[in-house]
Amino acid sequence: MGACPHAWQHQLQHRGRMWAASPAFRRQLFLLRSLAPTCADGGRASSSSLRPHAMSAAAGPVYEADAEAVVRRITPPLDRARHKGQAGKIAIIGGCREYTGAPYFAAISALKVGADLSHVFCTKDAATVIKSYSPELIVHPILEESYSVRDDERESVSSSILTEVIKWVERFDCIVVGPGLGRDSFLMDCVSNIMRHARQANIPIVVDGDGLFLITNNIGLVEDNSLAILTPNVYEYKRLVQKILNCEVNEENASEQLTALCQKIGGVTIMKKGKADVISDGKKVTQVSTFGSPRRCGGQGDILSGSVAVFSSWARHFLLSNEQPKETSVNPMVLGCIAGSLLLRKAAALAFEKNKRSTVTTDIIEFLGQSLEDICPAGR
Ligand SMILES: NC(=O)C1=CN([C@@H]2O[C@H](COP(=O)(O)OP(=O)(O)OC[C@H]3O[C@@H](n4cnc5c(N)ncnc54)[C@H](OP(=O)(O)O)[C@@H]3O)[C@@H](O)[C@H]2O)[C@@H](O)CC1
Ligand SMILES: Nc1ncnc2c1ncn2[C@@H]1O[C@H](COP(=O)(O)OP(=O)(O)OP(=O)(O)O)[C@@H](O)[C@H]1O
Ligand SMILES: [Mg+2]
Repeated sequence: MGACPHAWQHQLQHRGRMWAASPAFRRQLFLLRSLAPTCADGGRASSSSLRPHAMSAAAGPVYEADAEAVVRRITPPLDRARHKGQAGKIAIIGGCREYTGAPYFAAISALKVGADLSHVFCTKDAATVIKSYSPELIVHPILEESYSVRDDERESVSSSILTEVIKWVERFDCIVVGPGLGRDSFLMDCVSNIMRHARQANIPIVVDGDGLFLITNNIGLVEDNSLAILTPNVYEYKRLVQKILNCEVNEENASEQLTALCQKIGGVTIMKKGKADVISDGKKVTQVSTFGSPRRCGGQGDILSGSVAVFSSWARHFLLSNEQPKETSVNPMVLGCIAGSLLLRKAAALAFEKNKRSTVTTDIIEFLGQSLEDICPAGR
């Protein structure tokens, strides 16, 4: 993607009348416009009235995405000819003795957004608990923490975990690594192997929560992987910046710093969560700042990671089936982040309207369906 979305549109227009007249061109142009900067009143900015949002006075331009248009465009129609699995097969790698809520939130959100199948790979301790939350989830109790493995068994247990996961990995459209994973050293080693395998198999990956702790200390796991999305919260972002850029977070230069972080890691897309969710793939910075809810209950980031996994898969399928000229290529990972962020925010707003101060994560999940329906009706 270039620095100015209007430049992409001009490039597209110069490709000649044949291409410009084709349906593929019109779909592509629509997507590019979805990413164009908008006026403060929500209208389309003309080149003379370009008013990009700024993170701060000194920061570079941050373009507000036309997130509703992105959601509408990448969400596949409910076609009667489609079979189970075509709308998405998602896996969450997470869930340990302490945390069972986070992987559940991510996995159930993937289903509620519209994926057909949602798997959870977790420790044995967590599996029964997660299964009892929902019969919709397919739960694999295969991970182990150090306390349950003797030192002399580590190698064999590690390789049998990998063998078990490999049976499944290539079937998934996207894997989310980290919600409720914990930070046990043996578990982290096993998950590193899983991530390496997923990468060899070209499976997109969303890294969140403790997955970010893992990659911050082993950046090679995601380096130069254009199919990787990192979704750090404020604290996780701080750790990444300190470790990778060797400095402190600089709010005065927030967008430049985010761009530099993406470039240093190479190829990845980062969505920095906060008051606005700010997204970059190292080329351009986009944000979603639609107001969600003033409640900051834990688990909203988990909803987001599951939703982003589904939307980025849909965006990939959409772009693959609508051939685009190389110079105008749109990053499906960025589109997935934009769509996931908007949907979470809309659902959080509806849940807060109903539940006010008692709003919790499960209330927000209940509104994912209505939020998507409001933007993109199932019968369209
Ligand atoms: N129901 C469940 O099962 C849920 C489980 N979850 C799972 O928990 C695991 C750990 O995730 P995490 O986010 O708590 O870990 P991490 O970022 O290391 O925070 C550690 C310390 O950092 C601080 N801190 C955090 N955020 C900050 C901020 N925005 N701004 C400033 N400071 C901030 C904060 O310090 P404090 O405020 O307590 O002093 C905190 O002590 C992970 O697997 C995740 O998926 C969650 O998904 C929730 C629902
Ligand atoms: N200050 C804020 N104002 C408005 N919305 C926010 C704010 N901070 C976060 N959010 C929203 O909450 C979502 C989750 O971000 P958050 O920083 O809570 O993630 P997290 O800490 O990883 O959550 P989790 O508790 O699931 O681990 C973001 O996508 C964003 O939409
Ligand atoms: Mg989190």
